[in-house]
Amino acid sequence: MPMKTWRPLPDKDCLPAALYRAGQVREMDRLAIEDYGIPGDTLMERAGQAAFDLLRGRWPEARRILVLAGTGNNGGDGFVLARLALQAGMEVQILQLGDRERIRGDARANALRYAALSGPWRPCGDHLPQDVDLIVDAVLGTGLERTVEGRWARILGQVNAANIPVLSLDIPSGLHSDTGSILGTAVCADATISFIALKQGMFTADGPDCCGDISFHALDVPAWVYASQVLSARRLDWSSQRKHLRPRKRSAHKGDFGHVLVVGGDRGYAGAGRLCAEAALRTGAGLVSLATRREHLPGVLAGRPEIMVHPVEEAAHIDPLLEKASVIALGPGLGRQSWGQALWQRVLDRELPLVVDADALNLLADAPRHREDWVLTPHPGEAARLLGWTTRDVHGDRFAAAEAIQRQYGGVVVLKGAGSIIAAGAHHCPAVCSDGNPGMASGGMGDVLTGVIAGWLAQGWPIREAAQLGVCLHGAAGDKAARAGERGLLASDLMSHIRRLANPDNE
Ligand SMILES: NC(=O)C1=CN([C@@H]2O[C@H](COP(=O)(O)OP(=O)(O)OC[C@H]3O[C@@H](n4cnc5c(N)ncnc54)[C@H](O)[C@@H]3O)[C@@H](O)[C@H]2O)[C@@H](O)CC1
Ligand SMILES: [K+]
Repeated sequence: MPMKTWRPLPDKDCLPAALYRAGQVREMDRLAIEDYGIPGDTLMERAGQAAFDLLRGRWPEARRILVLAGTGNNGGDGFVLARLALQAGMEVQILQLGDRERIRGDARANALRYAALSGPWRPCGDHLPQDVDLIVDAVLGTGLERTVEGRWARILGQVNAANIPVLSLDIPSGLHSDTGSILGTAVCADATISFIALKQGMFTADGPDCCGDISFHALDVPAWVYASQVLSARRLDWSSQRKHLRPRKRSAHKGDFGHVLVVGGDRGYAGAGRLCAEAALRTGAGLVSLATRREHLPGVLAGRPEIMVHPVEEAAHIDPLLEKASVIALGPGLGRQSWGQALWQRVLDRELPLVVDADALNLLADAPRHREDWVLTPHPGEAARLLGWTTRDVHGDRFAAAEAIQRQYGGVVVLKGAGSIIAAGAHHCPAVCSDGNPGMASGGMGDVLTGVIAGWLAQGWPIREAAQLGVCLHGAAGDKAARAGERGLLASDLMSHIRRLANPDNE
C-alpha cells in the first residue's frame, strides 16, 4: 500500500473556530452517510488514514505500535490505523477492551480486515505492555456515555503512568465531548486528532490537559452538512480577535478612550487595585482612577504615577469620581467588610458599565441582582457561590455554569479557568478561549483581567466584544510571558505584553 505524504500538524491558528457537541457530530455523520451517500466505511477509512499520517509525521521513529481498541466506531478507526501501520511494515498489536463479539458494522469490517493480515489482536488483560514506541487510544470517542470504571479505568490509568507517547483518536477516551470533564478516568494524550468537527469539551476544564496538541481532519464532509447544525460554541484566540483592532486616529486625545474607575483595595489588598488599574492603562484606557484606602496612595503613586489614586474612606467620597468615570471595575481587593459593602451598594446605584470581580461577586451572591450592562468574571469557586452549586458541579459542566450565571444575573459572564468561557445570553453561542497557560494560576491574574476588560470597555467596545477581547488578550499576554517559564510567572509580568499585543501593527 502506498504511503501517504505527511501534512504538518496544524497549529492552533489553523483549527476551525466552530465547536459542536457529540450529538451534533453524530447527526453530521448520519447526514454525510445517508443524505450525501458517503459510506460510513469510507469515513472510517479517512479517519484512520488521517490519524496514521499524523502518527508518521509526528513520531517518524516509531516502529512498535500498540492500539487500544474499544467496541464502537472509535475502535473501528483504530483498526484502520492498525492495518495501515501493519502494511507499512510496523510492529502492531491490538489490545481489545470489551467483548470483540459486540463489535458491529464498519468497525467489525475493519477489525476483520486487520485480522485477515494476521495482525495480533487479543483481549486486554490487567497489564499494559510497556515495550512499545507509541500507544494509539481508540477505546472511546463521542459514544462515551458513562463513567469509565474497572479494568477499563485501570488500563487507561496505566496508559497515563507509562512513559510512552499517546495519540488519541477523535477525543481522549474518558473525556466528555460536551463538557470537557473526565468521567472517572481519561487518557492524557500527547496529541489528539479530531474528526469531522471539533468538540467543545476539548477546549475547557480537563480537555486541554487530556488532548495535548489538537489536530483536526474534516474527512471531506461537505459544507452543507455543517450548515445543518448551529455551532454549540465558538473557539476564540487572540490571533482571531486582534483583527478587530484598528490604528488610532492621529487626531485622538485621551478623552476618546474613556475613564476607568477601579474601586477596591481594602486594607491589606493594595496590590489588587494597582494591578487592575495598570492593566486598564496598558490596554489603552485614556484615564484610570483608583478609589482605595488612604494608606495605599503613596505606594501606588510611587510605582505607577499615571494612576490617579483617590482616598475613599466613606462610600460618599466616591460620588465625584463616579461622575467622571465612563466604566467601573469593581472588586479587586474590595473585601467583604463594611467598607467594601458600602462601596458596592453605592456603585450599584449608578448606570455605568461595570466589570465585577472577586469579592464584589461574593457580595452579589449574597444579594442577587440582574443587570445587562455588566461583565461578571467569576473563577469556579465564585461561580459556585453565585449559583449555589459546588465547585465540582461547576467543573463538571463549565458551559452550563456560565450560561446559568448569565441567565440569573444578566450581562456577560466570563467563567475563568482553563478554557475561559464567555456567555452572553441566548442570542449568542458561548465562546471558549484557547489562549492562556497554567502559569497564570497565580495571585493578581484576575485583577489584571478585570483591568483589561475595563480598558476595552472604556475604549468604546460593547460589553460582549470587550469581554472577548479582554479574555483573549489576557491569555495571549500570559502565553508570551510564560515563554520564560510558567512557574513563577507574575501578574505584573503581563503588562508589557498586554501593551505590545494591544498594538498588533507593532508586534
Ligand atoms: N461513521 C461514523 O459514525 C464515524 C465515526 N467515527 C468514530 O466513531 C466514534 C463514535 O463511535 P460510536 O458512536 O460507536 O461510539 P464509541 O466508539 O465512542 O463508543 C461506543 C461504545 O462504547 C460503550 N461505552 C460508552 N461509554 C463507556 C464506558 N464508560 N465504559 C465502557 N464502555 C462504554 C458504548 O456502550 C458503545 O458500545 C467517533 O468518536 C469517531 O472516532 C469516525 O470513524 C468517523 C465516522
Ligand atoms: K479515543
